[in-house]
Amino acid sequence: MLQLPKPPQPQKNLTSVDEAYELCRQITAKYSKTFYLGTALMPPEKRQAIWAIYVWCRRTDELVDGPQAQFTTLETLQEWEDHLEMVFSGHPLDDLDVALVDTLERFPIKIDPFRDMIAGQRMDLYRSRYETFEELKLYCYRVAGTVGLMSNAVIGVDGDGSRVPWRSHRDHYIPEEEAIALGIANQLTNILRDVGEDAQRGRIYLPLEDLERFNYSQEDLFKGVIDDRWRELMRFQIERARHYYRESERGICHLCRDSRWPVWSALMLYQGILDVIEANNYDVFKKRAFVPTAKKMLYLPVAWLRAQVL
Ligand SMILES: CC(C)=CCC/C(C)=C/CC/C(C)=C/CC/C(C)=C/[C@@H]1[C@@H](COP(=O)(O)OP(=O)(O)O)[C@]1(C)CC/C=C(\C)CC/C=C(\C)CCC=C(C)C
Ligand SMILES: Nc1ncnc2c1ncn2[C@@H]1O[C@H](COP(=O)(O)OP(=O)(O)OP(=O)(O)O)[C@@H](O)[C@H]1O
Ligand SMILES: [Mn+2]
Repeated sequence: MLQLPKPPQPQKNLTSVDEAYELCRQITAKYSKTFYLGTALMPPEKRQAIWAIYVWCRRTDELVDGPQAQFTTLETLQEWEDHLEMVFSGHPLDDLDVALVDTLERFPIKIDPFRDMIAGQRMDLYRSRYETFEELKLYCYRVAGTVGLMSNAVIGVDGDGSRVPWRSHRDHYIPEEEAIALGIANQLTNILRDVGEDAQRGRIYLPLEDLERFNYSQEDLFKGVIDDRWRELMRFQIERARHYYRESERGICHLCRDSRWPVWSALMLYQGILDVIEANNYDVFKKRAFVPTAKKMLYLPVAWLRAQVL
């Protein structure tokens, strides 16, 4: 279903819009329990739009991360960008595009974050190391901060800005920095969870300057050494990710009310992975950190409360 892009050729006999959204729903549910749960809490039109965006992001990610990744070249990504241009000009090329084209007609979504995400995937083609956090941050913006910008255009901002009277009727602040911060926080979390998996593919996303700072070598990482140096290094990375979560939290009260609960939920659920990494004593080599479904459910009422009062 998530095959490599074909050269742009307008297709006939594409599926209906409803059927296309149903496909997107199924793919989102299959690939990400966290984000699917978040979208379940959204009003139907926004929820469907997020599924369509999710699927485009997932397809983009699969090009460099999926089973066909070895066949992906700069040319493949250029074809995918051409495909994107067709979609933005209102021409779906396959069934999944039908949903995205409909979403683009309903919401004021810009093409730039989509192009930026493809640029992020290009980085994955020729880079397997990041010297500094600044370099990693650019990668995180491209592959995940962009999701925040796409999502914001669907979620929309709240006219009042806040529940408290003295802050109401403020100008319609668009929390772009905060949306990007949530993407970066999620991506940093994802990187920490997947350290072992990435190492098996010869990839290190942790900034090398941080490895040096804690006197932990690349060889140690490939061997999966867990000692005090590693734990200190991981504590440092986790604190950095939490910093970005805190930054992003400030933006949520500016979002449209009907989507604050889903965003708080997605934020808390994904951040929960960091707590699990700690509980696993920073063993990200032999254990995959995940938040069990029952625990995910416990987060939801807390997220709801935060959406009401913060
Ligand atoms: C509830 C809601 C609105 C969710 C947005 C859902 C969405 C459109 C997600 C797209 C995710 C995606 C497939 C991105 C491609 C690149 C990638 C893989 C990024 C990583 C995601 C992790 O996904 P997963 O765990 O499935 O990855 P594995 O393959 O399993 O390893 C990322 C970590 C990035 C996801 C980034 C976001 C969801 C950004 C969220 C930001 C907002 C919703 C903005 C909210 C606004 C404010 C003001 C805070
Ligand atoms: N059909 C599939 N083909 C290939 N990979 C898949 C498929 N379905 C899920 N995956 C991947 O399998 C892994 C296992 O999923 P994971 O433990 O991350 O749970 P998840 O459903 O993605 O929940 P979360 O959103 O909390 O990460 C993920 O990396 C996911 O992207
Ligand atoms: Mn996942």
